[in-house]
This record gives sequence, C-alpha cells and structure tokens, in this order.
Amino acid sequence: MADVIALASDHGALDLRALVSDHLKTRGIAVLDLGTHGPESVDYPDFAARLADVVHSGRAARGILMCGTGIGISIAANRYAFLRAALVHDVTGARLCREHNDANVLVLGGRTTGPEVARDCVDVFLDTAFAGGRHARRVEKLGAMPPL
Ligand SMILES: O=C(CO)[C@H](O)[C@H](O)[C@H](O)COP(=O)(O)O
Repeated sequence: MADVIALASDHGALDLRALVSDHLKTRGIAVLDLGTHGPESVDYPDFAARLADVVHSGRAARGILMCGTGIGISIAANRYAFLRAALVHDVTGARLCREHNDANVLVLGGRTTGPEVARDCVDVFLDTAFAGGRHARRVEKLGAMPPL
C-alpha cells in the first residue's frame, strides 16, 4: 500500500491531526490513523512506535507525526534507523527535508503550527522529490551511523 500515509499523534495535536487527515482525504490520499483517539494524556513515544511499526511492515510508505511541539515525537521517531523524521515549521523546511534528507516522516506541532501552514507543509512534503546526488551519500550515512 505504497500510497497510504500513516498519521499518529499524542493528545497535544488532536485537532491538527484531524485537520491533516481531512486534508489528505480531500486530496484522495488513503489515511491510516493510528491515534490517539481521545483527549486523555498519553505518551508520544508510543505513537512514534505505532507509526514505525506500520512503515516497517510496509502498510504505509510515509507518515506524519504530531505532538504539542513535534519535538518529543520526532526524537522518538528518529530512534528507528529506517525513519527520517523532520520537524518542520514552514514550507521551506518541508521542501528541503524532502530534497536534501529524503524524509519519510513529516512532524508538526499541534500547539505551535497553525492550520494553513500545516496544510501547506503537508502538500509540499508530499509533492517534493528527493534530489539525490550529494544528498544520497549523506542519507546513506544516516542509515549506517557508527556505534560509539
Ligand atoms: O514532547 C513534546 C514536547 O517536546 C510534546 O509537545 C508533548 O505533546 C507534550 O510534552 C505533552 O505535554 P502535556 O503537558 O503532557 O500535555
């Protein structure tokens, strides 16, 4: 299901996740919503782990993660070597995380990023290709970071 986009957030981004989900569906993109599904306080690492699981198994090609700031859930997501999660606050970041970093996870902050910027970031993230070239060498190194 290469076209499926997985979404997950903690309680800090419920409204933004709903907005992003609606936006993706408006674009005709299939959404796999991994929660959280209520306002109760939950722990963002658990939702990064859910997204990692579906990307690893091939049920979604890419994902969008959200928490209050996007910081905690991006830290959690980047513990998985096959995820390249980019916390983005504007469309330039959304473009460059694809062109330079081949990010496969966009991260947004539900308490820090407004709806219009978020929609624009999602569109740019989905519509921008990896530039390759010198960036491919660097991304390859990301996948094989040496242990200390
Ligand atoms: O991880 C975060 C900050 O780096 C996220 O913003 C979380 O959503 C936030 O920490 C949750 O905070 P809360 O006070 O428990 O709602």
